[in-house]
Amino acid sequence: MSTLPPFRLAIPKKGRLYDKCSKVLEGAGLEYRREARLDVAVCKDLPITLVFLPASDISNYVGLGDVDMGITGQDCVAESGVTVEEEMMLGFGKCKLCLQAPVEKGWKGKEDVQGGRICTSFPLLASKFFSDVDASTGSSTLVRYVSGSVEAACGLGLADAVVDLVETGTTMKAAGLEVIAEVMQSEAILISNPNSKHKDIINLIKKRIEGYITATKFMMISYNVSSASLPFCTTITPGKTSPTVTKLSEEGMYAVSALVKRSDASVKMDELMKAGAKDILLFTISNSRM
Ligand SMILES: Nc1ncnc2c1ncn2[C@@H]1O[C@H](COP(=O)(O)OP(=O)(O)OP(=O)(O)O)[C@@H](O)[C@H]1O
Ligand SMILES: O=P(O)(O)OC[C@H]1O[C@H](OP(=O)(O)OP(=O)(O)O)[C@H](O)[C@@H]1O
Repeated sequence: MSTLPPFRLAIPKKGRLYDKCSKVLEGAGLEYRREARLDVAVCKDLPITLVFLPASDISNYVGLGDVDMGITGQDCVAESGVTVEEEMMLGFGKCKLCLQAPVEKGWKGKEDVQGGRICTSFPLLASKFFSDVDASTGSSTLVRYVSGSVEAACGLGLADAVVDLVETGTTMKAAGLEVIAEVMQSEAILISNPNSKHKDIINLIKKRIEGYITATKFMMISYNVSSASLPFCTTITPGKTSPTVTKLSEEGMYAVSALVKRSDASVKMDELMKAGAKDILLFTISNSRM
């Protein structure tokens, strides 16, 4: 009888996605103890081995089947060029991969850079991005790989332009660069190997992470309200299916609880107070199954 290999889940070992991924694991109830300097940890209650890898390598491991599931950026998935199952967008790690050039050049698009030298940590995507203008001119744009501090390449004379990530734009501006074209948008994504034998664990992790992500988007609001104000207040907080309304022992008074979007919660509280609700409380939800 053959036994299945252990289920492996990869998350970035450092960098921009690390903290958020740790929170996702905690929110999904995947408890583990990681020894100092070790990049492998075993989950406490589930048959899952966690592996901590560079974000840029995760897609390759998942695509080739050495790892069953992983969290990384869409940019890394696209750059790896492998086929993975895209399970779920995670809503964090949002940024744009952009062609950037020194402000003083005044370049307006990739045609202005064509035939020049590009530095990037995304050589495959950068080369693809230039393939149409290269083909139309018959000359090639030189794409060179650098592993980090990409924004320094123009100032150091190594490149005419760079293809690098932009979130707030702070790094780019500090280096005297500006966006001249967008290559792709990216955010963190949960991926799996299409041929993994562990479909049951993949679905379990997906459900748990989905529950956690949904929970972080919503909050529970509760308040007390008179029968006169109840109808209007429940239009402010209609909930997901409907609000829970409970009669209080005080005559003509009701307690209401309902789900609200985290982004709307403060406005809803203001509106409820104006509409006559009292004892308005807001609660964080730690996980959910909707
Ligand atoms: N400024 C940013 N804002 C949001 N997401 C980002 C940002 N920079 C990177 N990311 C996302 O995080 C992924 C990993 O990037 P990061 O620079 O953290 O990787 P790293 O090179 O492994 O870490 P480090 O920079 O610490 O060496 C990127 O591929 C992208 O999806
Ligand atoms: O638009 P911003 O908010 O400034 O973010 C963009 C920067 O963030 C990332 O680098 P990171 O700081 O992770 O370091 P790295 O250059 O070593 O990859 C990315 O490579 C950019 O340089």
